[in-house]
Amino acid sequence: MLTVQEPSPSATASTGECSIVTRGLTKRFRGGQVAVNDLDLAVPRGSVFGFLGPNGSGKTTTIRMLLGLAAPTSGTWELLGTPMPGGMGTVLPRVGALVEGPAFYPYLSGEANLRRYDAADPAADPRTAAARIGLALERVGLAAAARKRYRAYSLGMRQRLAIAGALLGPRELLVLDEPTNGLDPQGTREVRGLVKEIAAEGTTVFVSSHLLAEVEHMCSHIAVMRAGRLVAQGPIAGLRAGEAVRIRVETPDIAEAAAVFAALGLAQVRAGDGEVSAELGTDAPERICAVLVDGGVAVRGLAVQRPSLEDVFVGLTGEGFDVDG
Ligand SMILES: Nc1ncnc2c1ncn2[C@@H]1O[C@H](COP(=O)(O)OP(=O)(O)OP(=O)(O)O)[C@@H](O)[C@H]1O
Repeated sequence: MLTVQEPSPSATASTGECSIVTRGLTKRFRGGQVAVNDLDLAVPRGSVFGFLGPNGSGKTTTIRMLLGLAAPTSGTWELLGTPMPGGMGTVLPRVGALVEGPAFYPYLSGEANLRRYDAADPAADPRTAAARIGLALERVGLAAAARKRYRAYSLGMRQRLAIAGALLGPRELLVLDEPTNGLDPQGTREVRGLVKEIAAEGTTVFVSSHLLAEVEHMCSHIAVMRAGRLVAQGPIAGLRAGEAVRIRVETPDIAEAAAVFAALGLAQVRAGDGEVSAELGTDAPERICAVLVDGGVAVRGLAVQRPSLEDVFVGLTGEGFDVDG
């Protein structure tokens, strides 16, 4: 398992500065299947933490254990610095969660749906319900559409309402299980933007996804699961740092370009169909371009590529990120 240290002082974060910590968390189902295997997570306070893995890799099972919805077979965990499950009663009111989204009534407005949802929470004071609901709707950008019927909501609005349900009350930690699953691109953008806003207000967000690209755009940190085991965890920037930036030239003169790259001492030269790429190293791209042109290489295009999370994942596991598990 690859663990990346934070580059900043916050990196040396002790577990007391984490919103979620698990140690050896394991879930073996009755049939013998180990869905989560010896999981050590450390989710820094204030992070947007992407919990990534293909379908069936153990994300939902982990989230259900964290929230006390499923009992671990072994291991321990803490939420907001408090050992669980003993601290559930005091900690869970400070944690918002969206797991297998709430069922809303199509013929009721968003606001009326939230009222029903809020009323089902025995810990919620009915006298302050209106203020709580108003604030939650405002936070997810649905104040103007509060009186609209749920069935008239777009997919993105529906999911934002579900998140509003998780935000009824001040939350220090928000846990979202695949919040963009089944959304159209517009809805996905809305939810992504909302997650960033919630995080900017200081709430730690733990969000699971099977989509690498999505997490890349939303999260400061990630953990990658594969078949119940953690294969990597750390700040995204730190994970990326392990992968080299590459320079890629589009040209019909493949052999010549590859020879120039080799002569410049660039590592990992790869010649493909109409293009040659290599690790950029410390050379300036403009200098490499000048040497290519001087060497008679017809440069049709030149690009410097930062490694994507997909590259990092391939580098870590030696295989692609298969969303179908
Ligand atoms: N109640 C259960 N009994 C037996 N096996 C289960 C149960 N719940 C989940 N599993 C199995 O545990 C493994 C992990 O499932 P889990 O739902 O946690 O994965 P996931 O990463 O959340 O995937 P998805 O994105 O598809 O929900 C899967 O192989 C699943 O079939």
